[in-house]
Amino acid sequence: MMNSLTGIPSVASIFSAYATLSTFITLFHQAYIQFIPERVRDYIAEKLEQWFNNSRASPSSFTLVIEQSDDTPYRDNNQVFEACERYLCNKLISKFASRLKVSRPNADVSLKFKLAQGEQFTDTFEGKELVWHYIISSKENTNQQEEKPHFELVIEDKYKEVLNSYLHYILKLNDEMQENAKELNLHTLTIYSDWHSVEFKHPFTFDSLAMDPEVKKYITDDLDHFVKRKDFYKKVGKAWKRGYLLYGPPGTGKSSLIAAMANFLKFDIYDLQLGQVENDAILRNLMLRTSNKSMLVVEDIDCTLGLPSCRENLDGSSDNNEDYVRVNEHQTSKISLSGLLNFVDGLWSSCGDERIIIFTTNHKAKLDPALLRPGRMDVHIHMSYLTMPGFIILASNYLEIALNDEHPLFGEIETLFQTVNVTAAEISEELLRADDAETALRGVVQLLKKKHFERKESKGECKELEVIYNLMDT
Ligand SMILES: Nc1ncnc2c1ncn2[C@@H]1O[C@H](COP(=O)(O)OP(=O)(O)OP(=O)(O)O)[C@@H](O)[C@H]1O
Repeated sequence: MMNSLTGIPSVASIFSAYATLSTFITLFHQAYIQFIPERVRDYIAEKLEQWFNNSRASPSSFTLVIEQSDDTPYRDNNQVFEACERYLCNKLISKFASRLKVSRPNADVSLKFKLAQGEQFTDTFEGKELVWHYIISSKENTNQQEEKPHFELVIEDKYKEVLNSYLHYILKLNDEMQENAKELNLHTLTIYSDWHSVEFKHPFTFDSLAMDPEVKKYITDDLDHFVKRKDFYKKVGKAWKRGYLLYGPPGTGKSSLIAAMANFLKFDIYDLQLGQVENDAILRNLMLRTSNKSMLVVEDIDCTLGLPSCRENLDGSSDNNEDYVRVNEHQTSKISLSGLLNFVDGLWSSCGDERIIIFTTNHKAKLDPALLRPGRMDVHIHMSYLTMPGFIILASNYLEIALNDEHPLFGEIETLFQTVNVTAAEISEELLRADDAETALRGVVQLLKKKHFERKESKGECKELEVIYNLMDT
């Protein structure tokens, strides 16, 4: 009813009109669902969506639709969509669009930025402008409302040939980002002869490794060369694998080098403790379940295959030192070295790609000649006692003495290095004892002097050790 004085409809008449309209809409919606077949409804929805989308793009533009999942019943994820999502997330942090969504999927991951629904972001590639839209359309699927997120990438029609290289550029960036973010795993054996994986977070890199810089460069170049030679290995008909033998006294950094190599290549490590493997059949099964881009490590190969060498010192004398006596009778493996090597060279390496196998030993001279045969272990690396260049790396890592700084005690330390054999492990332990560089370096001098006199005494050159120690302390 109209107010006769003002000509404005009364509140009651507005409510009545609203009630009539909503009843009509409800009836219309029910009739639409009941009488119009689902396929026809989908067609109408699609046409309407196209009409709205066209209003986003001008007549002279071209639109590429990138859906989150494909239309197969399995709804496989579209990798292009995922790559674009990651690409935009990185771009959006530095170049904000007008409205963004932010989330953090888990505690370790940094913030993840996304375009909010309906928002747009303009990017430039090869001088051409490309506009991204993030849209969530919904579709009724077996009585459930299903959301279909997708990107629409709009570019001027005359530049559309740039889209191919733009998408390839995004996919390549995405591969690199995923490679960098890859988590490494350390796989060890369970008592049931199965692999158990934990995240490998060893911080060791080639920078932390006290080693002759030339040898370090040789190793990193060799690894780089290896991973780039897929086609070469295919061409010459060889399995894409590389074997390293690391040998040297305990505490010289063999395990540390393995960690540095894994971090450098971003390869998982499989730590194969042969002493725990019952027989060849189990070994083969375990090896076949290692993944590509991985390193298979067999430490102390001489000991785990039951050779007597592990019970002896490098000079041949017997020793009860824990470092040297690695196995007891129960741990001696029932696996033969030839069985292991034949499998490594044969079936295992032809079943996967980019495999590195590393054997370590404290006694190279006592290894089975089969292991040292040419072509078996491609690279032999001698991990030796610490030298002055290696010590400078340790001093820089532990005491933050710059690599080109000369501490007054370095001269004395260098002279002592020429008279004694000391491992990086021994020096690292000493450097950890004090917080300040001066005290730590004095500790190193003491340690080296002590070793020096002990060596002299063992040769019968020095009888009065205790007196000398007392003199050293003053
Ligand atoms: N070359 C090195 N550079 C830096 N640190 C080292 C080096 N060698 C040993 N260390 C330190 O000593 C510790 C023990 O060394 P590591 O286990 O790598 O020696 P190893 O040669 O594998 O000994 P083993 O033969 O007993 O297994 C390491 O955790 C590291 O802190």
